[in-house]
Amino acid sequence: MLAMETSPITSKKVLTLVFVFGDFDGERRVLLGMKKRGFGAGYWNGFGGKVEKGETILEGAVRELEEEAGIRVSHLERAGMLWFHFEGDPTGLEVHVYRGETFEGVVSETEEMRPEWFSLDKIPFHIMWPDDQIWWPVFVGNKKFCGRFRFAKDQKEILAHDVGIFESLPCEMEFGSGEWVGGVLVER
Ligand SMILES: COc1nc(N)nc2c1ncn2[C@H]1C[C@H](O)[C@@H](COP(=O)(O)OP(=O)(O)OP(=O)(O)O)O1
Repeated sequence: MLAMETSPITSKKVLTLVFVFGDFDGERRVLLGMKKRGFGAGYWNGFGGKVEKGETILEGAVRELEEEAGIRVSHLERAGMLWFHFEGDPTGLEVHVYRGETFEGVVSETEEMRPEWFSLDKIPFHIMWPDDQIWWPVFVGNKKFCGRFRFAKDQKEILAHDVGIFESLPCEMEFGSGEWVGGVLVER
């Protein structure tokens, strides 16, 4: 059993994270954004944020992508779920990860993000959240995944983590539990 919880989690925030992929003369690329302010500033990441009252998680994902990158997707595929816990912070993060392919509009820099297309063999993991390189290979392999990460207070060191491949989402899981509940765990 993985010791995922050493300081208690009493609430959670639900967030979205969207990665848009595209083909450029046969080269597969992904759109990342340099976060310019707030949580995760200075990191490249997908686009997303908090789900607002009255909207579904998918609606939140579509809205955040438009707000942060100026583009509108007609279809987003559910790709994974990530749980994050920072030592000493009672609020855990439940992040719903989506992938998109076709979009309308022009990719544009916004107040929050500076978007840029990256070739899949040049992902800047050294300037991304440290968890990304752990779940990314499963994600780009088109497998559905769930992962839990317990970070130190410095928000840099990963103290424990657990990533599984699932046949379906959502994978119901509690932050502190050692066992996955729901979904069908294929690999761990
Ligand atoms: C801790 O590890 C994380 N890794 C990755 N890859 N992404 C993460 C991690 N923790 C959070 N995120 C994602 C989830 C969201 O997409 C953003 C955070 O969103 P934010 O807090 O900026 O939400 P907004 O609603 O946009 O915030 P404002 O209040 O600034 O509008 O990072």
